[in-house]
Amino acid sequence: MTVAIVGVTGYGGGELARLLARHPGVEVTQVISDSSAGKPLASAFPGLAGTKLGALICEKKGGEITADVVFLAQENGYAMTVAGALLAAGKRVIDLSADFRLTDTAAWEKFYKMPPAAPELLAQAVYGMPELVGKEKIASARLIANPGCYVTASSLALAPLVKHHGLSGIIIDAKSGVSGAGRSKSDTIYRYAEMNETVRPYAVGGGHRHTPEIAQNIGASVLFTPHLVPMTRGILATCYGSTNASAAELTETLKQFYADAPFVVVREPGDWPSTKDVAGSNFCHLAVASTGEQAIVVSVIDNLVKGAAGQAIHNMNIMLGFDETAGLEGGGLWP
Ligand SMILES: NC(=O)C1=CN([C@@H]2O[C@H](COP(=O)(O)OP(=O)(O)OC[C@H]3O[C@@H](n4cnc5c(N)ncnc54)[C@H](OP(=O)(O)O)[C@@H]3O)[C@@H](O)[C@H]2O)C=CC1
Ligand SMILES: CC(=O)N[C@@H](CCC(=O)OP(=O)(O)O)C(=O)O
Repeated sequence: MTVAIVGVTGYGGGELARLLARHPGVEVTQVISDSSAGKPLASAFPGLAGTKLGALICEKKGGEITADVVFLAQENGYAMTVAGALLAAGKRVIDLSADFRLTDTAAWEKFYKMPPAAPELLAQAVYGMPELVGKEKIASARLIANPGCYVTASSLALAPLVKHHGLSGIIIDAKSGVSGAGRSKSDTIYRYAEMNETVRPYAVGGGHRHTPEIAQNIGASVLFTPHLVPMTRGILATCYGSTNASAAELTETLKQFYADAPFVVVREPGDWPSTKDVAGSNFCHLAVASTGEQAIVVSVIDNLVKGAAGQAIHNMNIMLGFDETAGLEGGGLWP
């Protein structure tokens, strides 16, 4: 099986390249990038210098895509313009952007401020969170809407507790490393001098575009506040909600819910996860506390792996009938 990565020089595209280089069942044959067209991939990612993939020459967008599977790693609004032709040409398409994630087009227009994807594409898209959606649905998909990074951390923490304990009044306080903003951002807040040694909330008051996506996944409304923290990778979401279930009961619910999920680790109350525990890996770690009235769930992921490229490869593995963990085995970086 051959793979193309479109928009390969962004952080999401680069992480796809890094992980797919060691995948046993697929070969990356096309790396597509406007900003690096004609140059070897290693010119955008020095860490790939000396590798076969690093020597692959980037192609300009708009040419023929010969690969069987196409990962789209572009800004929102791009995938909806090219996915139809790729699907018509028989490709499997996995989109890292938000274009096909929301089923509610009014919510899309409100939060993304652009017209939604065509209805026939939205109808075909399968939301690619295997733990919540089920592997059967993903296995038969041709177009995958890969979830958002904050959304992945929050939904994995909350969906089982809403379903089995009626968790309500949910508040999510989440922190993200700066790679979550992407490589192309030029705003001054992402400069070292303005980002280092400070923590910044943003989209306070429920305005972040991941709010409706989390609500869609867990079946409950949420108040979500993201924060930018001075680290490269990682998301930590501390999620609060009302229930009188004990920490032991909530932990057991999570363990049962994720019994067959190879990338979710449920830790014991008190064994609090940190972002370093999952850096570079496709794992999500969860742990719960309870006051008897409120549950507190802490969830950590690497935004570029479980929050983007790793989850996309997990979806590809299920679509193509590979072992779910192919190319994603092993832990992350430590320290
Ligand atoms: N970053 C994250 O943690 C996550 C990202 N996503 C989604 O994945 C998609 C891609 O995101 P991400 O990779 O972070 O975005 P980036 O901003 O890193 O890259 C977006 C595009 O910009 C181009 N680009 C690369 N470097 C630069 C540069 N220095 N200046 C200007 N343009 C550049 C690339 O296109 P080209 O190669 O053609 O030049 C690339 O595809 C988005 O839809 C995003 O929402 C989803 C979950 C998490
Ligand atoms: C730290 C940071 O800025 N994070 C990004 C979210 C990550 C992302 O790219 O999510 P989508 O794929 O849904 O766009 C943000 O808050 O806009």
